[in-house]
Amino acid sequence: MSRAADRLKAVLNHLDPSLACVRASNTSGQTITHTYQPHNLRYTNDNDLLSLDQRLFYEKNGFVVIKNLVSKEDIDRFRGAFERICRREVSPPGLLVMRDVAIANSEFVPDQKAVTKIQDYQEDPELFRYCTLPEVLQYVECFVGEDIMAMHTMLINKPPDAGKKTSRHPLHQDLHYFPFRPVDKIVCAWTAMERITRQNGCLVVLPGTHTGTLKEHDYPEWEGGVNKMYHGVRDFDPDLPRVHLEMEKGDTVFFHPLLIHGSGMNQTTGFRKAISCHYASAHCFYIDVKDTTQENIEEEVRQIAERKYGMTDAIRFQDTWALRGRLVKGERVSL
Ligand SMILES: CC(C)CC(=O)SCCNC(=O)CCNC(=O)[C@H](O)C(C)(C)COP(=O)(O)OP(=O)(O)OC[C@H]1O[C@@H](n2cnc3c(N)ncnc32)[C@H](O)[C@@H]1OP(=O)(O)O
Ligand SMILES: Nc1ncnc2c1ncn2[C@@H]1O[C@H](COP(=O)(O)OP(=O)(O)OP(=O)(O)O)[C@@H](O)[C@H]1O
Ligand SMILES: O=C(O)CCC(=O)C(=O)O
Ligand SMILES: [Fe+2]
Ligand SMILES: [Mg+2]
Repeated sequence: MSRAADRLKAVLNHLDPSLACVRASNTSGQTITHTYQPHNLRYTNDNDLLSLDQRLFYEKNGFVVIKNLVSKEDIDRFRGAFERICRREVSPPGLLVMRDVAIANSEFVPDQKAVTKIQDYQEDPELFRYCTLPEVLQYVECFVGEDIMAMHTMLINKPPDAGKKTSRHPLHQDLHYFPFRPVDKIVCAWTAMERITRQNGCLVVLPGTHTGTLKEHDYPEWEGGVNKMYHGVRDFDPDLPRVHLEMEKGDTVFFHPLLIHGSGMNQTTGFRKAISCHYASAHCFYIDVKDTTQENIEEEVRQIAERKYGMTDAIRFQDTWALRGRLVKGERVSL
């Protein structure tokens, strides 16, 4: 048994003797170890990396920030790869480029800087290196286990707000977008590519909301406009405590797909950059979202796929995920 598990056992023994690990010798002297499954640690696995405090923090809050996890050199390489995409020197298959709605709908001819977000960079080897970094994957394993799929990839380049607050990202749960389960075997890694503060629109989280259920999402009623597919939780409790996650270049937050989060307006003149990947256990399975609150996002994805790729009804919501998902560790099972 690992050191972290021993400490954990000690703590839990103290709290509740019924949760003790059973490790004993039988009459022939063989050691019998019963799998240790503390009932009140639901969201994290023990792999000797997260400290007990970090595990308990994630269990309670639904996120954990690891300082200085990704090197400055790697981040500079991701920045270079992003700039090459913006300059159209490379065009990875499947990549989706989104411009801010305030710019897309104006007469202004957008230059490369108008890119708000790129999604699905799995075919760009340089950017996809992010999803395979061992320092990131070892943490991912603490949440989803050994067989790991990179399911959704993004680089977010939050622009200076054009004056209509369209650079905001409404409060939402990422699970709204995902037709796979179980929910606890999905985690997002989000790395700051520079210093990110309240001023340039850091992540805002509602701690503990990961213990709730998936809520209904829709476009918020914002006067200045809302970016395509930026759905927000329809009724969230405005009195719930909010935590602003200010982060340094290379700091990485891991968070649960039910955690309610968003990001504020970028009030600076610079583009605020972060790179992220949603990972899931390769043992997850697809679900049919028909007759669930996720039907509205499924329909939007269908319309975009139809317009962009001429896709028909033959291609299901879950197929769009199976095509983009990439194995990054272990064995590809059911996703
Ligand atoms: C967990 C994770 C998934 C959470 C999230 O990331 S939530 C946000 C996800 N957002 C998305 O996936 C949006 C993906 N973006 C896209 O598919 C594209 O960028 C589009 C919005 C369809 C625009 O495609 P594009 O090829 O640039 O097409 P066009 O420039 O010809 O514009 C076509 C029509 O779309 C409009 N448009 C462009 N950008 C945006 C925008 N940011 N927000 C809202 N509407 C927009 C544009 O005005 C045009 O409208 P019409 O002239 O057809 O009425
Ligand atoms: N009506 C709303 N519906 C959904 N999300 C919202 C709504 N209003 C604000 N948000 C989101 O809530 C989050 C927190 O907003 P809040 O105003 O607390 O902080 P901020 O704007 O990020 O920072 P600051 O208050 O320092 O300007 C942001 O992600 C914002 O996009
Ligand atoms: O980087 C951000 O502003 C947050 C983006 C986000 O939460 C998302 O795209 O799901
Ligand atoms: Fe999100
Ligand atoms: Mg605000």
